[in-house]
Amino acid sequence: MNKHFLVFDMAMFLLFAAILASFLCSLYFFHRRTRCINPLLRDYFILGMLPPVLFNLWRIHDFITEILKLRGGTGEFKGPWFTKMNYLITCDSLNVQHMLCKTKNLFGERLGLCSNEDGGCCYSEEVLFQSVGRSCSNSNTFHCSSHEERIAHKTWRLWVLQRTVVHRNELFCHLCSLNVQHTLCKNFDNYVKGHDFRDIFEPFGDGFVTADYETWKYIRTLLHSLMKQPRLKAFVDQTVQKKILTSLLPILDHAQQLGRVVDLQDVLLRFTFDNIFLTTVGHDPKCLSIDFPVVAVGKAFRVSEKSIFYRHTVPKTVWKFQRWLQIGQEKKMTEACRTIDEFIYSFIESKREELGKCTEDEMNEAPSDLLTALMTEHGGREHDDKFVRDFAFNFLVAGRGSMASALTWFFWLLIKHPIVEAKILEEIRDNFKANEKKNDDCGHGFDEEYHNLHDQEQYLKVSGKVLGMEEVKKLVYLHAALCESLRLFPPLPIQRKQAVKADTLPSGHRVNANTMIMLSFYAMGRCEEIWGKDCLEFKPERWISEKGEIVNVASYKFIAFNAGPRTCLGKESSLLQMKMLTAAMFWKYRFQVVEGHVVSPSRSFGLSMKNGLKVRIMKRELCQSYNSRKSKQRKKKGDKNIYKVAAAILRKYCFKVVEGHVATPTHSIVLLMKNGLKARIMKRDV
Ligand code: HEM
Repeated sequence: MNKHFLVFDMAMFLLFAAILASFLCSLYFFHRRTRCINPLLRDYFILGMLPPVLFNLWRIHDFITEILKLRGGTGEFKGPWFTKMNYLITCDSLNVQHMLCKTKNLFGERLGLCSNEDGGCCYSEEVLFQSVGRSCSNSNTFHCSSHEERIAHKTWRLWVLQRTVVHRNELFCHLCSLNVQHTLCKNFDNYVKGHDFRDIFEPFGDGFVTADYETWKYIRTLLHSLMKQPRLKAFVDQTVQKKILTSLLPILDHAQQLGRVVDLQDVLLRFTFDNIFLTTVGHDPKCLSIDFPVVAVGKAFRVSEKSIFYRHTVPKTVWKFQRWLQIGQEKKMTEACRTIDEFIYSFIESKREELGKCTEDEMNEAPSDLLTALMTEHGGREHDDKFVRDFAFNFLVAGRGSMASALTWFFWLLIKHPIVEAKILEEIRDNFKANEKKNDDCGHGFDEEYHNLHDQEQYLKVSGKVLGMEEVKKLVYLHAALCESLRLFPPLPIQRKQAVKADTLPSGHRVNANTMIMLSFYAMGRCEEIWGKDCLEFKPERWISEKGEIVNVASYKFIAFNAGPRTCLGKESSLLQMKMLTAAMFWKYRFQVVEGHVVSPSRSFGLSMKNGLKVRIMKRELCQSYNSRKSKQRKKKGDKNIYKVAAAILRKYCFKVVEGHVATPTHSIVLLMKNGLKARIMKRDV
């Protein structure tokens, strides 16, 4: 009898516990749902919004772009329960400007009152006041005293009501009090990398990637002064030219002669790796060699990047526990960091030794890599080894993957768009013509020299090795094509920020202190509001003004290099380097993606290609006819004749292109039609 009672009691207790647990779960579920005002996805029981993300992980950036478009550019993601994997995700350019820049023009621009400038400081109360018919003599505050101002207020209010999803009143109150300066400025300081970011990006130490506040300001100022040194710029220019000529072109030549399939992404990664190492520590790890060696430190960098991505996909407690036990990806991370540290510290030691023996004058003439420049600053005594290690590590990562990734996507787009490729070649050729003219003027007879060589590589060598940084500055169309590629495929597709204090974004979304925010740079590059209806098309022309100059797009819209005070410091240099590389490679070779090769983004923090970019390499046919002075003269005479002949033919005949005939351009320097132009000829009646 007692036993029966015990079983009954147990059953009742379990039933009660189950009811209580399900009640608490429902309560929590309900609470989560009510707190999530702008969900991006359906919030599942316990799993949160994770299931659809896992389902679409293979196309995660496109998936985020699609859902952000559906939700008006901003929304909340809630991870599984109690994992703290909650984010506000946005691709709204005004939100991005609000967070990244010391911005002032948030509202004015939407009202069409401000011009579209970069990085803050273009909001002008003056413009606002003038637009309502009163010129502004002072002031940051805005009182509703006159009729015109009340009209302006009304416009603001209308816009705010249209735009704001939540907290309308609060935002409107901000505007009503209109202490504009206070509300809209200095947001940059409110959105930091934060301690969670530093935890995940632990191998970066206290470098510029993870630093905030004063530490970041100090490193940024230091980096800025080092990177703008003419010595370093000249060193980078020479290093890239030499590396292209002595490693890259011979390796491509070798692969072309053997008819080998080459993974262009791998080649570019190796190139940028050697290049950034040379720039940073003055040593060439020779990753880009004919036998494609496995270089331990290169592998270690790849592993550490993979591990950082892994830390983004699991709750903090899980990877921390794994790290404590030293198992799985965390074990690999520890080993990789050890390899990298040994490598960097050995350089620091040998550099300190070398520099210790140098006199002041010799120090000034020492090779101009970044580490030497840093260590010779104030006699090099200011920074300890840990500081130099973090500095070097951050710089190596910042300059390595991003350029290789940008170039891989760019080359793939060029292969897919032969007309753009042909235009780039045409521009390079025109640039050579400019060289030719310059040489003619000096009386060097360079033109003749070229025609004796009959070989492009020789031509490149004679005309100043490969094109240098100064020369590629002239290539406007190539610049436009690169920007267009970076818009569609930003090497860093996501940026992470953490709010320090509560705030309201221009989109009206409320941000609490410590809210994690993801800025989707990838989605921003494909945003119709910024780029128009044809935002998914690869159109370099959108970057070129009627005057033939590059259109200046605000960096909080063209976001690949980040915006505001944390804008990429390597932007200008990396664009020039990429132009040098593209000019050298595409001038000499054409590339064909291997049949059946699938191009898709990898699951990593940077936007690389999952399967690489497998191509066959072919030598480009040389077209000389344009370059000779004689042919130029012939061409001038010919031009007049051509019009006469064309007019005579068209007067007599009309032409109809054969049905199904495909008109595609050739892969040669001159834009011809690959399949010719097949047409039926009819006599004109008149
Ligand atoms: C296509 C090439 C590149 C792209 C798309 C790119 C993009 C970016 C982005 C998005 C950031 C912001 C990162 C963050 O705050 O989390 C950044 C920062 C930075 N980049 Fe680049 N980068 C490129 C190449 C380079 C190169 C070659 C160098 C150096 C030689 C470089 C040096 C830096 C530095 C020093 C920062 C830190 C700025 C700061 O936090 O104050 N970048 N870059």
